Amino acid sequence: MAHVCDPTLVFRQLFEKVSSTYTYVLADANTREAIIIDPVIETVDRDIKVINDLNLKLLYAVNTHVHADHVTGSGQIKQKLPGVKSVIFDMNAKADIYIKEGDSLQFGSKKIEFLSTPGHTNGCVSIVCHTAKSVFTGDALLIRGCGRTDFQQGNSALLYDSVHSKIFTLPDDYVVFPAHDYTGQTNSSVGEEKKHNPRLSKAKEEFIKIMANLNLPYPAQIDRALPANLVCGIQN
Ligand SMILES: N[C@@H](CCC(=O)N[C@@H](CSS)C(=O)NCC(=O)O)C(=O)O
Ligand SMILES: [Fe+2]
Repeated sequence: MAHVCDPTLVFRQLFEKVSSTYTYVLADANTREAIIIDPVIETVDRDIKVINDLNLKLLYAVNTHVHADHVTGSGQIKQKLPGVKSVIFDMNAKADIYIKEGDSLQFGSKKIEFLSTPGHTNGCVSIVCHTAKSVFTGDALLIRGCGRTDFQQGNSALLYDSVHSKIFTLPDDYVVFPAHDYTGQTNSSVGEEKKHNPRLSKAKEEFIKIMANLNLPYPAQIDRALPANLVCGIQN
Protein backbone atom coordinates (compact mmCIF):
# COMPACT_ATOMS: atom_id res chain seq x y z
CA MET A 1 0.00 0.00 0.00
CA ALA A 2 1.26 3.48 -0.87
CA HIS A 3 2.23 5.69 2.07
CA VAL A 4 2.85 9.38 2.56
CA CYS A 5 5.28 10.97 5.00
CA ASP A 6 2.69 12.80 7.14
CA PRO A 7 1.80 10.60 10.16
CA THR A 8 -1.32 12.65 10.94
CA LEU A 9 -2.74 12.28 7.44
CA VAL A 10 -4.97 9.28 6.76
CA PHE A 11 -4.24 8.20 3.20
CA ARG A 12 -5.70 5.58 0.87
CA GLN A 13 -4.91 4.94 -2.79
CA LEU A 14 -7.76 2.99 -4.40
CA PHE A 15 -7.90 1.46 -7.90
CA GLU A 16 -10.71 1.03 -10.44
CA LYS A 17 -9.54 -1.64 -12.82
CA VAL A 18 -11.75 -1.11 -15.92
CA SER A 19 -10.39 2.41 -16.55
CA SER A 20 -7.17 1.91 -14.51
CA THR A 21 -8.09 4.94 -12.40
CA TYR A 22 -6.62 5.83 -9.03
CA THR A 23 -8.94 7.41 -6.48
CA TYR A 24 -7.41 8.96 -3.37
CA VAL A 25 -8.84 9.54 0.11
CA LEU A 26 -7.02 11.99 2.36
CA ALA A 27 -8.11 12.89 5.89
CA ASP A 28 -6.96 14.62 9.03
CA ALA A 29 -6.23 11.79 11.48
CA ASN A 30 -7.46 13.89 14.40
CA THR A 31 -10.65 15.58 13.16
CA ARG A 32 -11.38 12.76 10.60
CA GLU A 33 -12.43 15.37 8.01
CA ALA A 34 -11.68 14.01 4.54
CA ILE A 35 -11.53 14.65 0.81
CA ILE A 36 -11.72 12.24 -2.10
CA ILE A 37 -9.93 12.82 -5.40
CA ASP A 38 -11.18 11.37 -8.72
CA PRO A 39 -13.84 8.88 -7.57
CA VAL A 40 -15.28 6.52 -10.21
CA ILE A 41 -19.02 5.82 -10.38
CA GLU A 42 -18.62 2.02 -10.37
CA THR A 43 -16.58 2.05 -7.16
CA VAL A 44 -18.57 4.60 -5.13
CA ASP A 45 -19.91 1.98 -2.70
CA ARG A 46 -16.42 0.62 -2.09
CA ASP A 47 -15.10 4.14 -1.47
CA ILE A 48 -17.94 5.03 0.90
CA LYS A 49 -17.30 1.82 2.84
CA VAL A 50 -13.64 2.80 3.24
CA ILE A 51 -14.72 6.26 4.42
CA ASN A 52 -17.21 4.82 6.90
CA ASP A 53 -14.89 2.06 8.13
CA LEU A 54 -12.23 4.66 8.87
CA ASN A 55 -14.81 6.87 10.62
CA LEU A 56 -14.16 9.75 8.23
CA LYS A 57 -16.39 12.71 7.49
CA LEU A 58 -16.16 13.46 3.79
CA LEU A 59 -16.24 17.18 2.97
CA TYR A 60 -15.20 17.38 -0.69
CA ALA A 61 -15.21 15.23 -3.84
CA VAL A 62 -12.61 16.74 -6.17
CA ASN A 63 -12.10 15.97 -9.85
CA THR A 64 -8.73 16.81 -11.37
CA HIS A 65 -10.47 17.37 -14.75
CA VAL A 66 -13.44 16.33 -16.87
CA HIS A 67 -12.45 12.71 -17.39
CA ALA A 68 -12.90 11.10 -20.80
CA ASP A 69 -12.40 7.48 -19.82
CA HIS A 70 -14.74 6.92 -16.87
CA VAL A 71 -17.80 8.48 -15.27
CA THR A 72 -17.03 10.40 -12.09
CA GLY A 73 -18.48 9.14 -8.81
CA SER A 74 -18.87 12.67 -7.37
CA GLY A 75 -22.60 12.99 -8.05
CA GLN A 76 -23.45 9.61 -6.51
CA ILE A 77 -21.25 10.33 -3.52
CA LYS A 78 -23.17 13.57 -2.98
CA GLN A 79 -26.46 11.64 -3.11
CA LYS A 80 -25.25 8.99 -0.68
CA LEU A 81 -23.39 11.32 1.70
CA PRO A 82 -25.43 14.54 1.89
CA GLY A 83 -23.35 17.62 2.61
CA VAL A 84 -20.39 16.62 0.46
CA LYS A 85 -19.42 19.33 -2.03
CA SER A 86 -18.12 18.60 -5.52
CA VAL A 87 -15.09 20.56 -6.65
CA ILE A 88 -13.63 21.20 -10.11
CA PHE A 89 -11.62 23.83 -12.00
CA ASP A 90 -13.44 23.53 -15.34
CA MET A 91 -16.31 26.05 -15.44
CA ASN A 92 -18.08 24.01 -18.17
CA ALA A 93 -18.73 21.19 -15.71
CA LYS A 94 -21.36 21.24 -12.99
CA ALA A 95 -19.94 21.44 -9.45
CA ASP A 96 -20.59 23.07 -6.09
CA ILE A 97 -17.19 24.75 -5.90
CA TYR A 98 -15.06 26.06 -8.76
CA ILE A 99 -11.42 26.42 -7.80
CA LYS A 100 -8.76 28.47 -9.53
CA GLU A 101 -4.99 28.57 -9.62
CA GLY A 102 -3.53 28.95 -6.15
CA ASP A 103 -6.75 28.17 -4.28
CA SER A 104 -6.66 25.77 -1.39
CA LEU A 105 -9.11 23.59 0.51
CA GLN A 106 -8.91 22.77 4.19
CA PHE A 107 -9.96 19.52 5.87
CA GLY A 108 -9.25 19.62 9.60
CA SER A 109 -5.72 20.96 9.98
CA LYS A 110 -4.76 19.66 6.53
CA LYS A 111 -4.63 21.65 3.34
CA ILE A 112 -4.42 20.92 -0.37
CA GLU A 113 -3.39 23.54 -2.92
CA PHE A 114 -4.43 23.66 -6.58
CA LEU A 115 -2.09 24.28 -9.48
CA SER A 116 -3.59 24.87 -12.89
CA THR A 117 -1.81 22.40 -15.21
CA PRO A 118 -3.61 22.59 -18.59
CA GLY A 119 -2.57 20.76 -21.75
CA HIS A 120 -4.30 17.37 -21.42
CA THR A 121 -7.50 19.42 -21.00
CA ASN A 122 -7.87 23.15 -20.38
CA GLY A 123 -9.30 22.50 -16.95
CA CYS A 124 -6.69 20.12 -15.54
CA VAL A 125 -5.40 20.77 -12.05
CA SER A 126 -2.67 19.19 -9.98
CA ILE A 127 -3.22 19.05 -6.24
CA VAL A 128 -0.36 19.56 -3.81
CA CYS A 129 -0.34 18.45 -0.19
CA HIS A 130 2.85 19.95 1.23
CA THR A 131 2.67 18.22 4.63
CA ALA A 132 2.52 14.88 2.79
CA LYS A 133 5.18 15.97 0.25
CA SER A 134 2.81 14.72 -2.42
CA VAL A 135 1.29 15.91 -5.67
CA PHE A 136 -1.82 14.41 -7.26
CA THR A 137 -1.24 15.07 -10.93
CA GLY A 138 -4.45 13.85 -12.55
CA ASP A 139 -3.66 13.09 -16.19
CA ALA A 140 -1.13 15.92 -16.61
CA LEU A 141 1.76 13.74 -15.44
CA LEU A 142 1.57 9.94 -15.40
CA ILE A 143 4.31 7.60 -14.20
CA ARG A 144 6.82 7.62 -17.08
CA GLY A 145 4.13 9.17 -19.25
CA CYS A 146 1.60 11.98 -19.47
CA GLY A 147 -1.94 12.67 -20.54
CA ARG A 148 -2.70 12.51 -24.23
CA THR A 149 -3.31 15.79 -26.06
CA ASP A 150 -5.36 14.69 -29.05
CA PHE A 151 -8.86 15.66 -27.78
CA GLN A 152 -10.60 17.82 -25.12
CA GLN A 153 -8.62 21.00 -26.03
CA GLY A 154 -5.39 19.02 -25.78
CA ASN A 155 -2.26 21.05 -26.44
CA SER A 156 1.12 19.40 -26.08
CA ALA A 157 3.17 22.64 -25.92
CA LEU A 158 0.93 23.85 -23.10
CA LEU A 159 1.15 20.50 -21.29
CA TYR A 160 4.95 20.61 -21.47
CA ASP A 161 4.98 24.12 -19.98
CA SER A 162 2.48 23.17 -17.26
CA VAL A 163 4.48 20.16 -16.14
CA HIS A 164 7.84 21.92 -16.29
CA SER A 165 6.73 25.14 -14.61
CA LYS A 166 4.29 23.79 -12.01
CA ILE A 167 5.10 20.14 -11.20
CA PHE A 168 8.82 19.87 -11.98
CA THR A 169 9.51 22.95 -9.82
CA LEU A 170 8.26 21.11 -6.73
CA PRO A 171 10.97 19.46 -4.60
CA ASP A 172 12.45 16.30 -6.14
CA ASP A 173 11.31 14.15 -3.22
CA TYR A 174 7.62 15.00 -3.62
CA VAL A 175 5.66 11.84 -4.39
CA VAL A 176 3.73 11.82 -7.69
CA PHE A 177 0.32 10.19 -7.50
CA PRO A 178 -1.33 10.08 -10.96
CA ALA A 179 -4.97 9.53 -11.93
CA HIS A 180 -4.07 6.41 -13.92
CA ASP A 181 -1.48 3.79 -14.41
CA TYR A 182 -1.58 1.12 -17.10
CA THR A 183 1.57 -0.75 -16.06
CA GLY A 184 0.94 -1.69 -12.42
CA GLN A 185 2.87 1.17 -10.83
CA THR A 186 1.43 3.17 -7.95
CA ASN A 187 3.58 6.28 -7.53
CA SER A 188 6.75 8.03 -8.56
CA SER A 189 8.56 11.20 -7.51
CA VAL A 190 9.17 14.58 -9.07
CA GLY A 191 12.91 13.89 -9.28
CA GLU A 192 12.37 10.48 -10.85
CA GLU A 193 10.01 11.85 -13.52
CA LYS A 194 12.31 14.77 -14.32
CA LYS A 195 15.06 12.25 -15.00
CA HIS A 196 13.29 9.21 -16.43
CA ASN A 197 10.01 10.35 -17.99
CA PRO A 198 10.52 9.29 -21.62
CA ARG A 199 8.37 12.17 -22.91
CA LEU A 200 8.76 15.08 -20.50
CA SER A 201 12.51 14.73 -19.90
CA LYS A 202 13.01 15.64 -23.58
CA ALA A 203 13.24 19.10 -25.11
CA LYS A 204 9.89 20.73 -25.87
CA GLU A 205 10.09 20.28 -29.67
CA GLU A 206 10.79 16.58 -29.30
CA PHE A 207 7.97 16.24 -26.77
CA ILE A 208 5.54 17.82 -29.23
CA LYS A 209 6.62 15.34 -31.92
CA ILE A 210 6.25 12.38 -29.55
CA MET A 211 2.75 13.49 -28.58
CA ALA A 212 1.71 13.96 -32.22
CA ASN A 213 2.67 10.36 -32.96
CA LEU A 214 1.11 8.47 -30.05
CA ASN A 215 -1.75 7.15 -32.20
CA LEU A 216 -3.74 5.96 -29.20
CA PRO A 217 -7.25 4.55 -29.64
CA TYR A 218 -9.98 6.65 -28.02
CA PRO A 219 -10.89 5.56 -24.47
CA ALA A 220 -13.54 2.85 -24.55
CA GLN A 221 -16.01 4.84 -22.40
CA ILE A 222 -15.49 8.30 -23.95
CA ASP A 223 -19.00 8.65 -25.45
CA ARG A 224 -20.60 7.89 -22.12
CA ALA A 225 -18.06 9.66 -19.91
CA LEU A 226 -17.77 13.11 -21.46
CA PRO A 227 -21.45 14.14 -21.32
CA ALA A 228 -21.92 12.53 -17.90
CA ASN A 229 -18.92 14.27 -16.40
CA LEU A 230 -20.25 17.69 -17.38
CA VAL A 231 -23.10 17.02 -14.93
CA CYS A 232 -21.15 15.42 -12.08
CA GLY A 233 -21.80 11.91 -13.42
CA ILE A 234 -25.58 12.07 -12.89
CA GLN A 235 -27.76 12.46 -15.98
CA ASN A 236 -31.54 12.92 -15.77
N1 LIG B 1 -7.38 2.41 -22.87
C1 LIG B 1 -7.97 3.30 -21.94
C2 LIG B 1 -7.65 4.74 -22.25
C3 LIG B 1 -6.21 5.05 -22.24
C4 LIG B 1 -6.02 6.56 -22.37
O1 LIG B 1 -6.23 7.13 -23.41
N2 LIG B 1 -5.66 7.20 -21.25
C5 LIG B 1 -5.58 8.63 -21.19
C6 LIG B 1 -5.92 9.08 -19.80
S1 LIG B 1 -7.64 8.90 -19.54
S2 LIG B 1 -8.29 10.55 -20.50
C7 LIG B 1 -4.19 9.13 -21.53
O2 LIG B 1 -3.98 10.32 -21.53
N3 LIG B 1 -3.26 8.24 -21.84
C8 LIG B 1 -1.93 8.62 -22.18
C9 LIG B 1 -1.12 7.43 -22.58
O3 LIG B 1 0.02 7.62 -22.98
O4 LIG B 1 -1.63 6.29 -22.44
C10 LIG B 1 -9.49 3.19 -21.96
O5 LIG B 1 -10.04 2.67 -22.93
O6 LIG B 1 -10.10 3.69 -21.01
FE1 LIG C 1 -8.13 12.50 -18.83
